[in-house]
Amino acid sequence: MANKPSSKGRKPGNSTRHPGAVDGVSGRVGRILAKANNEGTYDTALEQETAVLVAVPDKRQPDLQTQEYLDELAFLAETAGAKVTKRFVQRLEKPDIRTFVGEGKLEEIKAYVRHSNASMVIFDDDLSPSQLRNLEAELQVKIVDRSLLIIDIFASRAKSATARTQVELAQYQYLLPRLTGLWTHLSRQRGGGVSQRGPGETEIETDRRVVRDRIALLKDKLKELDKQSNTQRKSRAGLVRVALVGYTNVGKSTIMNLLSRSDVFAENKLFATVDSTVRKVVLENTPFLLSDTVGFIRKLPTRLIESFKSTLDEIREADLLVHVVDISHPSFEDQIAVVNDTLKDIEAADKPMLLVFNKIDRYDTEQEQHHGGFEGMNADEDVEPRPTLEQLQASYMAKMHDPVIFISAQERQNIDELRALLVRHVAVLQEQRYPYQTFESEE
Ligand SMILES: Nc1nc2c(ncn2[C@@H]2O[C@H](COP(=O)(O)OP(=O)(O)OP(=O)(O)O)[C@@H](O)[C@H]2O)c(=O)[nH]1
Ligand SMILES: [Mg+2]
Repeated sequence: MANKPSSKGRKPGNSTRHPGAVDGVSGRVGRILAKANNEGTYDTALEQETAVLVAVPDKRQPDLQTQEYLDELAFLAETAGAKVTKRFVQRLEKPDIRTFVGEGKLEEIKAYVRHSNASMVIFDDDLSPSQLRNLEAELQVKIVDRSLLIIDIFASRAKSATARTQVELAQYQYLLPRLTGLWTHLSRQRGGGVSQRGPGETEIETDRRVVRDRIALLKDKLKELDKQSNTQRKSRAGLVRVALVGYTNVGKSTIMNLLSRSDVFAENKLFATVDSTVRKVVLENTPFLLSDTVGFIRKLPTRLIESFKSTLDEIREADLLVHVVDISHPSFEDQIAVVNDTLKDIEAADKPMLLVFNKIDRYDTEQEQHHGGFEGMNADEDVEPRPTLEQLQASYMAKMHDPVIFISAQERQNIDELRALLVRHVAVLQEQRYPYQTFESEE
């Protein structure tokens, strides 16, 4: 992987304080969301811990795809600060209703966890509250599902008041249906034995009420913040708005920095950007607003999408989308589909779009290496040879409805063409939207 050691003053493992923790409940929130510390806040989760990954693909999913999905999960775990030591895969028609994996596989995982002292088990799907509870009882380590892992990364990245409030909302929404499991966990810790119902429905009800109140409060706060940013947006009226969208880690922030000469945090980790940034850019006397937005990912938790409404408004309100694709990624076509589906979900799919295939410098020369397979993987599975970049360009140019361009943001290849393409499209939109405006005074 091309690595950009760009820390920009950001220390790894900065501890994230829980914004506005609710006394009493917050400690318990902390337990399921991350490591609680003594102050009733909690540290960025999963730091320097070792993790075991578990995936339950259906029987039709090719091994190679399973491996790519696990690579992504491992990348997420590493981004959160955990070291992955083992991967377990079990093919099932559908996950076990009680423990997600079958009995035999669970025993295998249990043996490994004991033997290796792994500190958590990460599942590539979301677990139901009862699966979470059962797995925790069986494996006796922290159980993390995909949503929690992503929310956790967001929590460590969010900087602005809006992003932090959005993350907190997502955390509480994740927690609400899982309070029962949490309580059972606590009762076991107190030596009360594992009872199916936990320490008492009244206590759970009280906690649920506190969490619900907190959710309502956070929603109000977001509305208030939204009003403020609406006022801000009005002051930027009259300019065409362009949003960079795409899968996580494809190079959106790098392109933002190139085009706006700004200094947005970009690095080879998932979800480097959680806050959206808007910059006024002037290219060839054509001014427009460019925003860098949070990346999308496969199985992005719906709750997170809902909580991130204000951030996603930046995309919804754009006049033009610049969809950035990492062409060097083995699953880039899947990623395009995930982004298009997510755009549909947030009702932003029918906007004019430019497709920017980025990282052409890494295509061909540096094929994605798989970091680790899993037991039972079919190593001989046929892999189609990848087309050359020229073939790929020709076929995409022909088949896409939207204008397409191939660049390397890192190596500055085709950036002038990208600028020219943008200017052309922005000028047309400017004419449509604000026909009477001139920008002679723009530098
Ligand atoms: N080889 C290569 N690497 C690139 C290129 N463009 C960006 N990168 C690297 O890809 C990684 C991700 O870049 P970002 O700009 O942070 O990506 P992003 O889409 O903003 O990612 P998120 O904010 O996490 O969604 C960084 O390590 C960049 O240096 C490119 O053209 N070629
Ligand atoms: Mg970014």
